[in-house]
Amino acid sequence: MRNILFIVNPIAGGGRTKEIVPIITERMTENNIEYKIIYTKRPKEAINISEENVDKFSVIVAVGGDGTINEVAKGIINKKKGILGIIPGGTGNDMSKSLGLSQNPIEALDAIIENTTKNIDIGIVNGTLFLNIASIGFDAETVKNTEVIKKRIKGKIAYILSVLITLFTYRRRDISLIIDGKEYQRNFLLIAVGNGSYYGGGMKILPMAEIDDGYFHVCIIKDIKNCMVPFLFPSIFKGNHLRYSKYVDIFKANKVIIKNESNVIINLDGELMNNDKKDIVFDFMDYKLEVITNGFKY
Ligand SMILES: Nc1ncnc2c1ncn2[C@@H]1O[C@H](COP(=O)(O)OP(=O)(O)OP(=O)(O)O)[C@@H](O)[C@H]1O
Repeated sequence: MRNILFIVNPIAGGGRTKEIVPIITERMTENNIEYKIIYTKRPKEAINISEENVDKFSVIVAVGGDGTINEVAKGIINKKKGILGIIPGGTGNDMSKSLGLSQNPIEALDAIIENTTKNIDIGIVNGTLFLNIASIGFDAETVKNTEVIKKRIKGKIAYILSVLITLFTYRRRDISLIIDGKEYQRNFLLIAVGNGSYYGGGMKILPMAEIDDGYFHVCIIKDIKNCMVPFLFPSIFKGNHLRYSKYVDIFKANKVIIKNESNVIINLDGELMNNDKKDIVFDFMDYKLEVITNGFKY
């Protein structure tokens, strides 16, 4: 019989996940589905909870944002077994947008009850897995600055301040990339490599990406002065930036190497990782992750 485990991050989305729990209880009872709810008590705990329960439940649902989804997915991927469900309850929810899931918790629950699944690609960057988008440059620096500012100032203002500081301090540099064996030189502002389309709280940086097509999609923002960034960025929210070909390059590839970028911060699905290797190598895992989708493009 089908049974479902809901792993709820109580602090995701500023606590809005707690409001989703009564909806889960009601819908599961109505549909006569066996279920259990576990709240996470600390960061990273969802990895173990998920790993320990893949044998006991048909579906493990992450109730939270991108951080919670990644942790639950890691548990499933570690065991190479199980199905991931998602009820978006975070702040940015980029992964669920990339999957085309409804942002409405009731509709997301309906999709879980219907149980239509997709096998999605799992990216690996220098040995660490990611599901959605990995990036370096201006955006990773902005995330880093936001984390520092957030210790003193809360809310959206921290993010706005961080963008402004990054605009004044960020220095573009030349870079060498190998994309499916062919070498390119670019003076770049940012490079995003991913399976999904959305990052940074709803920016459609890789509009052509398909989460299950077996390819990385790559966007390089290049040769642009920092003062022009505020004019280009609004177009990224709609995915219209591709029309500015003077500043934007797009590639589709199986393997990407960014050369000589040690000690660089990588933004991996919204979490920062410091690269201690010489190059940054993007690859795929052989295993694919089975995820519940609702077939409805966000
Ligand atoms: N009980 C807890 N107390 C503190 N932190 C927790 C707890 N449970 C989980 N976490 C951590 O909370 C972090 C943020 O969670 P998550 O990313 O899901 O929400 P969000 O930041 O609101 O959403 P998004 O990433 O989509 O913007 C995760 O890194 C997770 O490890």
